[in-house]
Amino acid sequence: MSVRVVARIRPLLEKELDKDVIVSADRVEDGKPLTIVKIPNPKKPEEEFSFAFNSVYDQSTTQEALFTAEVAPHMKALFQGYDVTIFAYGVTGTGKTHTMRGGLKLAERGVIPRLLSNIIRRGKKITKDTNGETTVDVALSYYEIYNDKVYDLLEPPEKRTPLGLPLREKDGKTYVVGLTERACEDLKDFERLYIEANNNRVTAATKLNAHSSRSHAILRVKVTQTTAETIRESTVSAIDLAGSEDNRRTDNGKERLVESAAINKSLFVLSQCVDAISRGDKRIPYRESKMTRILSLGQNNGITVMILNLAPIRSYHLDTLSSLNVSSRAKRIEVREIENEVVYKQPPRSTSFGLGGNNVIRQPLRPLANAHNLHTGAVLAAKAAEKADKPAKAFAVYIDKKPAAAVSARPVVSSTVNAANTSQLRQPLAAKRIPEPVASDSPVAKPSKLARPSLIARPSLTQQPQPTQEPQLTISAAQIEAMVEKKVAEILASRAAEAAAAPAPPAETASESGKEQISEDVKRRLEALERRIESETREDGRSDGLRLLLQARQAKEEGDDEGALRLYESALPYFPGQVKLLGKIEKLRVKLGKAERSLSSFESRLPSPKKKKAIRETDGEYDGTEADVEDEDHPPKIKTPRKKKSTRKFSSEDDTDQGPSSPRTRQLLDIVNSRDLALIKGLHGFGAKRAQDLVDHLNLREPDVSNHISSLAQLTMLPGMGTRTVERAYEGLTVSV
Ligand SMILES: Nc1ncnc2c1ncn2[C@@H]1O[C@H](COP(=O)(O)OP(=O)(O)OP(=O)(O)O)[C@@H](O)[C@H]1O
Repeated sequence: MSVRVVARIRPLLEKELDKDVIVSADRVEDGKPLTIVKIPNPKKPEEEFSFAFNSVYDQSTTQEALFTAEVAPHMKALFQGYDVTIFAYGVTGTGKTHTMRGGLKLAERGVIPRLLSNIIRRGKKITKDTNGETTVDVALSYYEIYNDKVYDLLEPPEKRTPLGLPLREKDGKTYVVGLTERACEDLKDFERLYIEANNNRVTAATKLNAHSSRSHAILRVKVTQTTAETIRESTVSAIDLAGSEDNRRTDNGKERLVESAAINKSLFVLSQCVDAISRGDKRIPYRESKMTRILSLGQNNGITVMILNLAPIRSYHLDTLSSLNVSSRAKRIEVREIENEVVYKQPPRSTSFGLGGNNVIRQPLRPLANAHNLHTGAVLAAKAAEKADKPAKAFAVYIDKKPAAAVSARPVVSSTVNAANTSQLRQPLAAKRIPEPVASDSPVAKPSKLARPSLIARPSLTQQPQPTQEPQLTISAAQIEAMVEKKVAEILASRAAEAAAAPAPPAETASESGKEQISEDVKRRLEALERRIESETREDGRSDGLRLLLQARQAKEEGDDEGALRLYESALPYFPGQVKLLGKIEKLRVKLGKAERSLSSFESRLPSPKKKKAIRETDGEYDGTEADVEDEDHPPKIKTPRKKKSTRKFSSEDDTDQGPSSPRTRQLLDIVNSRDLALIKGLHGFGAKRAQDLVDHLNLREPDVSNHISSLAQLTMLPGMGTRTVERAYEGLTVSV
């Protein structure tokens, strides 16, 4: 299905004036529902941009109307086993929290309390209608992502560890490891938990909005339907994203700057994911922030509703245009829904593809989850054709000044492209839904036409009347296996055909090809890494090892060296001979006075001078993250000529491994590591392009602490940097120190 993207324009607040209203909702023609958002061109106010959405809700829309139109229709699918994600996106102060959480009064309650109420009511009805044969359990998890770290909101803040909770991928889904789950039997339970959790949420006043929430908050509701023979699980996630904001306008202090950088970065990655998916890119950079990993836009297989919140007034003009632009592109995202399979309490017999050894039977999610990636060739071709007709535009919009026919042309073109992509590229797959036309006829979300529910035998039930509407067939495990194999073969064949049919890349200029080369290398590296992590999370032993490493690192952060040593040693059998790990154990033993061998004897055991050098060069943290997994087999390459060129210049004061760095060095590195374009652009000698290139490069690295730039020497080695540039930026900071 396509991600359903709707826009909601909030009403004016107390101090806002009618004369400042610049955003309005419109329809393609009289009698049609609102599907267009209009906003003037900031450079030519007489001209208006129009953005098309699946639906648009104007200032008068009530909380109930929004819920009934956009969320309630997906509740049936949730109970059929589909995962549902609803998230609010928009600038600070545009009404995301109001939409998701709402007020205390009944009429002001937002999507989340209404959702819970609906689920609990529906669950009770199912139990009643089946005379108690089906029980429905509802459990809540609630967590936030603050400064790119995940914290459990159902636990008191003092229980937080500095690194937060780790994420894992399993069966094509991202999980937060160690998240608390609380049973929720009725609305009272929910309200108690929700209020308690919201008190834990990190909020801080900023000049822009005194109640601005500085973290992304994710409520996950797990619905488990249990019969005598089966268990079916599905989840709905309701996400209130933190708002993006302009640091110059908010007069942010240092702490706020770090928060803003983390928020802006994750929202930037989100927009990059949206772009990559709508372009049909093979690589979606969703791993580059925790928020996008959790959101798994384009990776998850359920139903996604994106609510774009908009403020109607002029002071938000550019921010509004920017979020309109991202969201209207998100509409092109195509994902195939896959419902979560029922789990047999007693399987007919074991199958070779059962995962986890606990009788779980799931569809092979991975290939299907990436079904949208099959678009690449045709999407690019369609885009190229589109480009040939039109000059490039800053915004994917159409302008109202054009005659009526032209006004409606753009959305039609856009939906035709989608439909063409779908039909051309998805033929090998099972029946899919052609995306709705951009200007939908109905303001109400049609419950998407779901991929055919899979029909799985419930042996002891086959002779009984089925409680659900779907027919049930009897299929043996061998038949299921054969079907799965056939489907995978079809997908692989279609991918191969797609690759063969892909048009040859256009000729490049020398500099473009250099840049392409870099990004290709990075892409290859990331893809290899992703593959490894996926396979590793499947290897139970190995992921246990990684978990131990992570715990060890947390213990170390908390100053528990004894515990850290014990955990590192426990991890050693999973990574025998791992040089970096041995190094850590050795260092801790020395520190704790337990060393049988000194560090030098450890160094003498290093397999090669190259690895020896690698240990000194890395920041020494083997924390089980992707970077470390990669490092294990591929120790960092030492680029001798570059190193020589740069370290000499800055080695006296900035090498964090060898001694403390100067305040000026720290200031420069903080700015670089913030990945904040505005801050980096402000560095002496950094033009807009150099700053953008640097941010792009940094964003291609994992947002992990170990990937921070820790020295000026390291900074000089980044593409496009060089000693002279770093020197100028460094010197330019003199006055501010
Ligand atoms: N539809 C609405 N009806 C009435 N008031 C609204 C509506 N939407 C937003 N508001 C009001 O606007 C203000 C800002 O809204 P809100 O706090 O939800 O913004 P936000 O986007 O969540 O901001 P942040 O990103 O800082 O969390 C609040 O006072 C809220 O009550």
